Amino acid sequence: MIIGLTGGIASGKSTVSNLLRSYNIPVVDADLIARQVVEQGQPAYVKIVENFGIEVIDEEKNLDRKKLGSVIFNDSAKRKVLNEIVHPAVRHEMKSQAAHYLNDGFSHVVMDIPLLFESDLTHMVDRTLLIFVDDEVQFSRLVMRDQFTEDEARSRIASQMPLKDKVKLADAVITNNGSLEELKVKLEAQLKEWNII
Ligand SMILES: CC(C)(COP(=O)(O)OP(=O)(O)OC[C@H]1O[C@@H](n2cnc3c(N)ncnc32)[C@H](O)[C@@H]1O)[C@@H](O)C(=O)NCCC(=O)NCCS
Ligand SMILES: Nc1ncnc2c1ncn2[C@@H]1O[C@H](COP(=O)(O)OP(=O)(O)OP(=O)(O)O)[C@@H](O)[C@H]1O
Repeated sequence: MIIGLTGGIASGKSTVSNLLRSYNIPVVDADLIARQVVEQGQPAYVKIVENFGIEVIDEEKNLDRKKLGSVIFNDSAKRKVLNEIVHPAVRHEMKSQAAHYLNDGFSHVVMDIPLLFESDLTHMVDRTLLIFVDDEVQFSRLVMRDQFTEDEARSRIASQMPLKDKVKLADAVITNNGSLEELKVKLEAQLKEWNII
């Protein structure tokens, strides 16, 4: 079974992914793959430079993620262009990694996909688990983690489907407004309910 783990930016997906790995459940991470497919020499890297110009690369010719972020999180048309370049390669690699784990005998694989609902990727998974947080918790954890300005944090949050709308689409929801210990307890209960542990 493939479980699609999703949420909003800074809602706690990576934190949950780490807990899942501690149960020996493999996690395929869309953000990590999205970084790998835009490394120098990759086809997506070339297309990004063609579309966004040399302004979005640094002195070592690596992608300047902060600069590209400041472009795409403030412009939905440009975000769409970037998504159309990066997402096919990410999807392809995610399917391949999940298939490897299943081939190796794991009965469950988790795909951590921030844009699972926005990009209509639910066909790639059997069940969806949403990590939900209230708006103010999301905002303060995001600013604390990434040292964003208020505007930077708000534009990133606004570039995703509101978490309250994702609640209606998910098979299960874990609310992560409380402590890490509470999160762990809720996750364990959900995994037991799904007979995963
Ligand atoms: C714009 C980029 C270079 C900014 O890089 P940066 O290192 O600052 O952020 P990072 O990649 O760690 O993403 C952090 C979070 O931002 C959110 N996010 C990223 N890309 C997008 C997007 N296109 N639309 C909405 N939210 C996004 C996700 O919640 C993600 O977890 C990078 O996010 C990117 O290449 N995005 C396009 C690919 C993508 O959609 N990735 C998300 C999962 S496939
Ligand atoms: N229950 C919690 N209590 C306190 N801090 C938390 C809790 N859950 C997550 N955090 C913190 O909130 C921040 C965001 O969590 P995390 O990085 O797991 O989110 P994410 O959904 O993976 O974000 P992104 O979409 O940006 O990758 C991190 O700094 C994390 O340590």
